[in-house]
Amino acid sequence: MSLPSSPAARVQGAPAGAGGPLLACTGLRFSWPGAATPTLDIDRFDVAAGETLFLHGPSGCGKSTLLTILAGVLQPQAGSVELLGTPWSALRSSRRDQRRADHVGYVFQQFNLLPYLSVLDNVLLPCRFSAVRARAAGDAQGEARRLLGHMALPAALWQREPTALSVGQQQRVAAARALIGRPALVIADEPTSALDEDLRERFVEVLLNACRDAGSALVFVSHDQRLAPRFERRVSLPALNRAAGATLAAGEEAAA
Ligand SMILES: Nc1ncnc2c1ncn2[C@@H]1O[C@H](COP(=O)(O)OP(=O)(O)OP(=O)(O)O)[C@@H](O)[C@H]1O
Repeated sequence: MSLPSSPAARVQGAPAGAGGPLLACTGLRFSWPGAATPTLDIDRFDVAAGETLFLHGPSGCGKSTLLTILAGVLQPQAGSVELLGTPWSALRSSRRDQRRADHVGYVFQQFNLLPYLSVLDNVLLPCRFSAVRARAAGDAQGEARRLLGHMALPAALWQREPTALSVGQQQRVAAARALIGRPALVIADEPTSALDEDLRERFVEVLLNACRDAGSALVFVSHDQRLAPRFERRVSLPALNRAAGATLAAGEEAAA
């Protein structure tokens, strides 16, 4: 048996011999109910396995809406979004929830940690909801401790409740929770907006390293352009999204 040829090959759930993108959006159209104009109108948007992508654009251009569609939470009115070769629209709601739990880690702006669980139990949550994540994690307790250590969270905090932690520490717990069980895709929606500049840089570095280590692709939304050079690819949503009235010529800024 040959060894995995790239970090991405270590991710759970990658189809055997897959040559296509991890995530493929085609002809995507989405309007919020009652809205006069569509929010998203995107011909094509792909994310490759294991790549790190910085998604930016002004407030209201549809970044969070797109992330929610990528994660299969919202369904577009037209077009297709495929994760690991399966369109979200082909699945019943309960199967979509399970597939999301199996393959997607989400880091929210407001962390969404459960206040009545310890730090460690928060990180372990995805393994409770997904046998795929639990299998990939192996020794889940050990993996949760390893990730918290990777995130530079002192062991003295692991049994505390999240509310006893600083904002920066809570954010790193949320990142460890998103990464446990090596999901194919990690989505981070403005995860640094509550952090000061120094913490922001450090958080992004740790998150990028952890994603590379796990082989997870990362789609990271932020207004802070100073973070952009750290990512392999940068995408301007207004340039991609005709509904945002984009006038920029190119949909993407070339990687450095
Ligand atoms: N739950 C909702 N119901 C109706 N309209 C919504 C909802 N969420 C967002 N919108 C609308 O969709 C558009 C895009 O919002 P979205 O939050 O996706 O933008 P964004 O680029 O993430 O903004 P920000 O950078 O401020 O977070 C906005 O016009 C917003 O008002």
